[in-house]
Amino acid sequence: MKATNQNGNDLQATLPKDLETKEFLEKQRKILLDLSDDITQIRDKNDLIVLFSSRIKNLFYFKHTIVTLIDPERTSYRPFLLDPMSSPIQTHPSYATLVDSDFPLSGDFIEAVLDAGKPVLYQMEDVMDLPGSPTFLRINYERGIREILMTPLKSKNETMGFLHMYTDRPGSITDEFISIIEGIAPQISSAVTNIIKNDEVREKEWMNEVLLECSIGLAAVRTREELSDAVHATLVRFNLLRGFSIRRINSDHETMTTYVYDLGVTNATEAEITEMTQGQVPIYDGLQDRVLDSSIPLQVNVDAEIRRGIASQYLFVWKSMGLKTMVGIALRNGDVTLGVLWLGIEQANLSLLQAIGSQISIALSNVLAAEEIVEREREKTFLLGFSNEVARVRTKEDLKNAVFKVLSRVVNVKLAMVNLIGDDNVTLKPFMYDRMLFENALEQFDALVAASNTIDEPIAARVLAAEDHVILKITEELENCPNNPFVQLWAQTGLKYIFAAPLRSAQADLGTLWLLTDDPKCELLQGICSQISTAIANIQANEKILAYKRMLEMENSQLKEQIKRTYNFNEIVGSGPEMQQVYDLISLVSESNSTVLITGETGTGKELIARAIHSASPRKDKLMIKVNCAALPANLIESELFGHEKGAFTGALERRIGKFELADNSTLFLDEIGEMPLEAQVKLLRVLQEKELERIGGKTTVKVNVRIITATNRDLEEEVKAGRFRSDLYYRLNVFPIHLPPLRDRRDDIIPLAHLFVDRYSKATGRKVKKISPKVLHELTSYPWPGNVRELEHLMERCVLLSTEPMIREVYLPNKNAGAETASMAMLGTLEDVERIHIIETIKRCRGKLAGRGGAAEYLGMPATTLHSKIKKLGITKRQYLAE
Ligand SMILES: Nc1ncnc2c1ncn2[C@@H]1O[C@H](COP(=O)(O)OP(=O)(O)OP(=O)(O)O)[C@@H](O)[C@H]1O
Repeated sequence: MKATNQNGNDLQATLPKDLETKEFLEKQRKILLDLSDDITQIRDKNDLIVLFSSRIKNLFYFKHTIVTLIDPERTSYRPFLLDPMSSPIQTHPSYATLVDSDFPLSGDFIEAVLDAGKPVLYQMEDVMDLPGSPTFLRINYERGIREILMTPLKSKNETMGFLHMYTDRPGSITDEFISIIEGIAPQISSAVTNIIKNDEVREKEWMNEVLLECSIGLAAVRTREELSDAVHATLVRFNLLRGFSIRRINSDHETMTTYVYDLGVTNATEAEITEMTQGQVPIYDGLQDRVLDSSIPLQVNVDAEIRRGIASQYLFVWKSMGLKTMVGIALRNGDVTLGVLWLGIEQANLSLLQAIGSQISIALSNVLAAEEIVEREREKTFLLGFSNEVARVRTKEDLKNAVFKVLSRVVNVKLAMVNLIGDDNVTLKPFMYDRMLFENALEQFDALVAASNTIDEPIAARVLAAEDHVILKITEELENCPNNPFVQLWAQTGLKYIFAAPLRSAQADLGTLWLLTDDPKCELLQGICSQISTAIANIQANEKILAYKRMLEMENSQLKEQIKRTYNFNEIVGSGPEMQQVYDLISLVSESNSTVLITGETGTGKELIARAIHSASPRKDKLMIKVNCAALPANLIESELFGHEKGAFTGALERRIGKFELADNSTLFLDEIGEMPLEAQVKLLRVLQEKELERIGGKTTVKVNVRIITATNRDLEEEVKAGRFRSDLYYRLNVFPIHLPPLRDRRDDIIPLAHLFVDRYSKATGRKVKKISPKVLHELTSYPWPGNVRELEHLMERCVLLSTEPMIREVYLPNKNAGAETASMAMLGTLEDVERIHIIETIKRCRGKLAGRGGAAEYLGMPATTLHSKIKKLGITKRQYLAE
């Protein structure tokens, strides 16, 4: 196509005839000067409109003017300035679309203008239907426009846009008109450039103003809700609200979670929204990490990202929501990356977005800091509550309850296990755990709990070596030690981290704590861990105190027994050759550590001799510990001797220290050894051989240094032959035998012993009985004494009690006069005597308690008042029943 002027001449070659005339040039110069003056005044679009609508219109006729600008990519041009007053196309139905359209910078119509580099006049009919012609030509034509003068506007030798001048009167755009327009085109160009620059400055000023306004709002936010509102308001102010979300980086530094969002009107399903706003999205998915790495906002095309292979679910949700382009802005506070702001916008003013991003970063950082303060406060209160609870803990059971309670209140933290270091300082024993956490691998879990672990197990050793705690990422541990059974167990819980910490008290390792979590809140967990350490240390101290207490109680009872019997071995009576031999043996063996076996009939004084040996030995400063093997049920004898661990058998509620341990560095007197069950004999033999023992249910051995003295009234050799006593044990016990002869074989001792006992019981009961009649002495020496010294002792006690005068004149020996009724009657004594003895005995058994529950009156079946009057009537004194 060839552009022509109104006369149909070639534009390049055409010059008006009178153009060369002087007045014409003069006139033109004047017009140009006037217009140039006006143009230099132009500051904004309105000025330019006024220039066209009044100044130029006064000179020449035209209908309306438009200025279009070429886009930076130089592919299209779009309306920049419209003439609202006189434009006839304003009422056209396509006007709205037209003014917001981009017209391609190609096609004959526009290319001819570009090529000409100066005004080109077109007849509408010639150009409007040409291929590639812009739609505004036809629309103008439909509103009566017949000619268009297109003038290129240039800046730095490049066409920046076009001045369109339309007329509905053919021929009204004269050569003079064209010449003037050509003359003022450079000034109009610079006016347009100024306007653009001015607009830009104004836009920037406005932007800064709004940003400042928004920043005031954003700086004030302290809560998540306030942040959401402020971001919302900011985006509305800049007309950028098409849906946004702020994702916050989680403490695992691998995922992000939506913190605040507004999806606007969306067709996404409920499930999609929940997935996107509640779930965790990966940081390193090839998209979000790009945003975080970028120093400027990143505009992404959703489809293109999917095509690139980014498989993150949220991209598909965006797509299904109809979002085509998204802008991701990294939110940072200094060097700390906080998260990403995603905006669903098509066009991006990057510097504006960057400025908004910075403001939102500050706001987010403030909110997170405020949240952190609140969280710290909450944790403090929480820990305070826990520490109050821990202060009340006395037993391990209490602690278990407290720990489970506290952990149930910490979101997303599960107790895997608490292990305690055993007495051997090597084993790590499971103390408490949440078994149901491992419900998918219970068998494996139970096996691990049953097997004893040690402090050298690699992961446990790492934890014990740590200053405060270690956080292990389970997937990494699984890669590093795929065969570690603990790691395998943790992995099946689905939780991401194990927080493991040594439990310590005053630098001493007590055990290890293992917590499973997705979000290791170190400070809180460390706080809980310290509290548990304190509680465990308290419990252990408490247990030790209890054990000492029990030991002291036992020692106390032994001591009482010893005190009760002290006078016995000070006053061993017996001067005949039989007892002399015994004394010789005692002095021979006392100094040594040899095991002694004392034999003799019942009541011959075996225990008395055992105590005499102990008292003469280097161990005399410690208590001799006595165990009566006949007095204990077979099933308890082992525990009595060797002790047991807590839970070793039903009823073993506490750890108990056995008599062997109690007799460490002292003497253990095993009375009635012949009654010991065979099973216990085996254990006893082992302890005697190895000088160390194992508590029942215990896994460690305890070294003991104990001297053994045993006694029996049985013939052990016979017992061995009958298979009731182990021969190997017998030989071990029978190292140094001492035999005590029966009283009937040392009759010379009977009278001194009788006097000793009368004297002792008179003193004890406050009676004045001092002597024994010759008749009684005679009877005593002629009696066979099957119960030996003990029988004599008891008989003399009764005589003292029954005697009403200082001399014992009567003695009631069993079977002395068997069959003789009078004697047996005499032996029983008067009814009063019997009553007195019965009452005294009963009160003794009730440990002196007369009235009330378990008091003597209750057992005697009489009111306490009756008992009191009887005591008075029978002359019973306190000393009689409180003597022992
Ligand atoms: N030689 C003695 N001199 C003083 N008292 C003695 C003498 N022998 C025994 N006794 C006293 O006789 C009582 C019984 O003695 P002991 O309990 O020692 O006998 P035992 O042989 O151990 O008896 P059992 O076999 O029944 O255990 C004790 O009160 C003890 O003090």
